[in-house]
Amino acid sequence: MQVTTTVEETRKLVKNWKKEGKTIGLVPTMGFLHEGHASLIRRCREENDIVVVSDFVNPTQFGPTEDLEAYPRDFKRDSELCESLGADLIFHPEPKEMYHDPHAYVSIDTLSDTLCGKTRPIHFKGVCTVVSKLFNIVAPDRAYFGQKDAQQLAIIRKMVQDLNFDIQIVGCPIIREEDGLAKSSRNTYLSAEERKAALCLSRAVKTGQEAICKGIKAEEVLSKMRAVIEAEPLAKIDYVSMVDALDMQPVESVEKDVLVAMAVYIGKTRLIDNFSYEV
Ligand SMILES: Nc1ncnc2c1ncn2[C@@H]1O[C@H](COP(=O)(O)OP(=O)(O)OP(=O)(O)O)[C@@H](O)[C@H]1O
Ligand SMILES: CC(C)(CO)[C@@H](O)C(=O)[O-]
Ligand code: BAL
Repeated sequence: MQVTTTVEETRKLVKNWKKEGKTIGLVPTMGFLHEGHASLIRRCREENDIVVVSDFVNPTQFGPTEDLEAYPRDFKRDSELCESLGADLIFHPEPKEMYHDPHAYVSIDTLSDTLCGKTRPIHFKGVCTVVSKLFNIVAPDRAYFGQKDAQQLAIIRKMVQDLNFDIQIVGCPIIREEDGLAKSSRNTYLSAEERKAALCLSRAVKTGQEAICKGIKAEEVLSKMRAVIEAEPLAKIDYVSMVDALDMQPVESVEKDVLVAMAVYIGKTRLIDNFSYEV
């Protein structure tokens, strides 16, 4: 497995792989890898000749009061895991390799305004910008994203369609701990007591899945889910919402495919979870 830190050396490798007619799969990550990331890398390994993992804590997707500095990092452990999963390359640039001032940005309207975009107004502009850059640097045939970040996945699909990237976007299911908590790098922030409290997210998902059916009012499903979270003293709801699966706009009843998504503060840690319902 190779490690690159610059755009130039990454492009050189990509050029050679393309010359040899190899297909390239890309797994974008912010590092501190866990089983959720591993599931994306395994799928990428199965479907491509070359597997590239990017490991970059992208500063432009963090708001000024968010956890950019505190975000967990362990590149040695990440590279060992990637190697054991058969990755060919980790692209691990420094922020100064990726950004200079002033810089061009990519943003997607409407889909970025709801759910996480309400609380994190610059977040998806940063995500779209860095993912576009990674797509241009690595030129993958396929790129792999987790359903855990369901709004991100919908936005990337829209970006690829609207900006004519010739890349197949592969969505991968949410990987959970045995007790139901969705795996996330941010779980590491939780104290033992908070870790128990965090189970209210997956409990709310289960409650929502049991309540939802075609034609039901969104509020009936969402109020049951909110009650589960509100019963947990350490939890504070950021949002629990039902949106159209494609445009991420709120719906009042279940008539088309929907995404039911939530963000909840457990102490100071903001966690997300969701489920999709297909009509
Ligand atoms: N539990 C999971 N199941 C499936 N995919 C996941 C899971 N956790 C993360 N991913 C996916 O891995 C990719 C990289 O995510 P990222 O590096 O931000 O990890 P994360 O654990 O989601 O971190 P964070 O704590 O910031 O949410 C994204 O496409 C994300 O959706
Ligand atoms: C897609 C991504 C790697 C862009 O920084 C990030 O948002 C993430 O880890 O989900
Ligand atoms: N997985 C999304 C990365 C973030 O929260 O910034």
